[in-house]
Amino acid sequence: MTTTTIPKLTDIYKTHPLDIPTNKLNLDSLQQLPDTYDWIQPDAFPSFRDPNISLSDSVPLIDLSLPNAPHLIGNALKTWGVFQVINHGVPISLLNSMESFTNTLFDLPSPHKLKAARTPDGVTGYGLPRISTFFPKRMWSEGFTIVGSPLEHFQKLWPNEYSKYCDITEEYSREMKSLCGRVIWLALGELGITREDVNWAEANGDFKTSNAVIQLNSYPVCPDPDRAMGLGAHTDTSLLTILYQNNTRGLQVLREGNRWVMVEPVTGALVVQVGDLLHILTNGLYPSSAHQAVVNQNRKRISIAYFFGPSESAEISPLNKLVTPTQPLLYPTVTWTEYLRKKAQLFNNTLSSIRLSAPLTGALDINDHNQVKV
Ligand SMILES: C=C1C[C@]23C[C@H]1CC[C@H]2[C@@]12CCC[C@@](C)(C(=O)O1)[C@H]2[C@@H]3C(=O)O
Ligand SMILES: O=C(O)CCC(=O)C(=O)O
Ligand SMILES: [Fe+2]
Repeated sequence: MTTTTIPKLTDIYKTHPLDIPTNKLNLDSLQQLPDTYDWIQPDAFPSFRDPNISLSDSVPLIDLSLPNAPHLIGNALKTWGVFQVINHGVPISLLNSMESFTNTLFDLPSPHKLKAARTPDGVTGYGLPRISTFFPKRMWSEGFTIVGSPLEHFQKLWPNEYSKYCDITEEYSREMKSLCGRVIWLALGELGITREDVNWAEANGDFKTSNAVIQLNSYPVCPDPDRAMGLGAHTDTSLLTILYQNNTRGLQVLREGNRWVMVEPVTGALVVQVGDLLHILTNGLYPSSAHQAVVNQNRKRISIAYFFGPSESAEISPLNKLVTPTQPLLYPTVTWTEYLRKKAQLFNNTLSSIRLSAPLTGALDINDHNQVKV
């Protein structure tokens, strides 16, 4: 008998340890932009300080309490891969607590934050963005990643108050998971998909064994925001990402591969973003769109990303109903961990590297624009 062990999400970087020197992380003290932060935008993307940055286009804002919300979600995901949502049911007080907790964390003195530093082969903890290694220059941000329980790391940061912060994080995860479930079923419903079509989603479609990652991002004020980048262009690896941003602009999404559109902060709204796994699941119908975060001179910015994905054993492949003679099978079967490992090596080329056939002309496949020229 052979036993295969399914790799845990928490072990994804054991095979690709990543040592990013977190000890140089004290952006608050810099009066001038060091050359190491003078951003070079990859050729595959439009300039990050595009003077023509779209003013006419804006990311759809959807009121989840309206009867036509499902239809609007379907349209937004087909054309943008992203939308903002209000009346989502997540208590505003919880969003506020999470925001102030995130500020408390990043406001700690640098040496103190480093007590909870992410280890090179670990996922949870404080550090530079994981994607830093794919860019020649540094990004103007710091982050804190949470997979599973943050208890151990929070104890190091707040020996007396850790349980309060664990509770907030736990409640936030619960609310986000439930919102993800709701949005995913509405979005799939618009494509004619029912719960019975998705075998790994559990009997009643409640995603009981799903996984999630919380990423707290902090973008300190920057002396030269026109030359620096907060978080370089990427797509998320999740099924769905729900992002909370404070009242400071910064998030931009790539529209039709040729322009960046700012996701204007709306009080109480959440940004919903298609990840690569939903792109695969829908056979490319809902594209995962590239996005980046720029910084500014007067206000610090924080964002909180909740990456929702399936259990480690779930095998994700394009849904049968979405594979037709006119819509050939675009992707093979993958698990989240397999895909994450590939992404840790191929980054923005991962999706196109596993693609089985050329996308149909006219179909929006954002990853064509993500191709890093070699
Ligand atoms: C399960 C995840 C999801 C990860 C990787 C791993 C842990 C941290 C997540 C992020 C957070 C920052 C952006 C991103 C693009 C990154 O570099 O690390 C995300 C990424 C992904 O969506 O791939
Ligand atoms: O800060 C933002 O608005 C973007 C964050 C993001 O894209 C991420 O964490 O994956
Ligand atoms: Fe992202």
